Amino acid sequence: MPKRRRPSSSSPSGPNSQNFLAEGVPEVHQKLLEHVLANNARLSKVRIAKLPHGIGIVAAKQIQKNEEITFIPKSLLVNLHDIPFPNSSPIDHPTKVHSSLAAYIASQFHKSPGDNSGSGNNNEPFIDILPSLQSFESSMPLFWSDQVLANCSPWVRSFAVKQKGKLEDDYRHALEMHGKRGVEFLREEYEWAWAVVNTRTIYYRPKKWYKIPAEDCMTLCPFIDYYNHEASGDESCTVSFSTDGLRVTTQKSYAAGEEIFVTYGQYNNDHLLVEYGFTLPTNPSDNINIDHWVLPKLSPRHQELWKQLPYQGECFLDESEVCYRTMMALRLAVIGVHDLGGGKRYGDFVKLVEGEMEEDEYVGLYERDEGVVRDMVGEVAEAARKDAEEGVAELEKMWESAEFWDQRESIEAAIGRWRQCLDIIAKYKEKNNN
Ligand SMILES: C[S@@+](CC[C@H](N)C(=O)[O-])C[C@H]1O[C@@H](n2cnc3c(N)ncnc32)[C@H](O)[C@@H]1O
Repeated sequence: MPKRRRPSSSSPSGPNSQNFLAEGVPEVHQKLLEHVLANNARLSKVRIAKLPHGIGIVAAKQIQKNEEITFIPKSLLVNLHDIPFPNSSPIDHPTKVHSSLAAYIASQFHKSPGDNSGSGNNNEPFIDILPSLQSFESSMPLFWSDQVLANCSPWVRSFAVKQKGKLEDDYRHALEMHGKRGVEFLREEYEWAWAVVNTRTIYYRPKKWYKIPAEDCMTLCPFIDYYNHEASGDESCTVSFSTDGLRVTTQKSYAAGEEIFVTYGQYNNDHLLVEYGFTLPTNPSDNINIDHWVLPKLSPRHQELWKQLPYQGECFLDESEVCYRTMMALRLAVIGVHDLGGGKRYGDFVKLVEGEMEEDEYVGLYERDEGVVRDMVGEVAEAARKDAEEGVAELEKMWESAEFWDQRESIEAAIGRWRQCLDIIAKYKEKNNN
């Protein structure tokens, strides 16, 4: 059964929502504040603020380490257990949580679309504070045109294409599961809601969800979804859940006015761009996926063997080095086709893979091949650099062209990401003299 929520009106004796709003924040956020405060949320020493990168949370006064600064009770969470929606329980449909949650948000919006200005009277006040579809369209590669994506990095392009496919599947599922049962939403509303779920859900696994796969354990959480991301997980606030709700706790002290962050995970900027529609100017976890330039160095036979090795996953280059997986792929690539599958040369490689030979010993034995591997790493970095330069040049031409004026924001974001990649490659090359 859906939880009963108290109507959103501020109580004269309760906390004053104005205290939790910094100057210049649009009024629509006050309604959300009133709603959460009227429903037993605890907010301590925090304010919603308008920041250069959107809405976020700042310290209203000095805050100490290990303080609870936000608690949102379970009754305010928006997830498939608690919404008044037919056939939506993740227990019944464990793999389609994203799809059904998006259908719910879209249907709520559909009841009273408005313009996200707070004029809507749908029954989820948090819907009115959500970013517009237009802001998702310019920031999330999933919505970028094929021409822009064609000039993005191969990883961004392929991940965005995968997301388009998932959105399509989820939309079909939502129509089948909910649309046919009278739940109403338009395609455009569904796309917006899908992006909302993608960028704002939080991991949530209460006891009764024990059968649900971890990747499907998600909830929307009014107010906590105002917190922006920072990379340094050790210092950013923790978000924890219990049977009674979700809470945010500090891990360091804050001065008044300072922005308070949580961390969405240790992601590189490609991942942040595709999943959340932004990149960090400084990101210690940043690197470039270089599969596109590494894997063609392996012949079809090498690739067959590569797939059997315990190095599945992706190859990366950061400011200092390429990952061990890249080294192993290229070490395999330099073994002649005739030596593959048996004999001492391949046997030693397998020993290295299985940890029966130290890397130093292997490098000593196959010094000449290691030289070739190093050259190949240099070629990979150079090929990535050239593609990045070409991508930037093409995108800059598009930016100038009247044909793409309505896509300038996405073009700028794509150029920005390529420039970060060029910076990483330049630093890598300088450190490694290649
Ligand atoms: C959970 S919401 C955070 C609140 C959001 N800023 C807002 O205006 O409602 C996640 C979204 O905030 C933005 N965001 C989060 N962290 C950011 C950061 N460090 N820099 C820029 N944008 C960020 C991205 O658009 C992301 O998809």
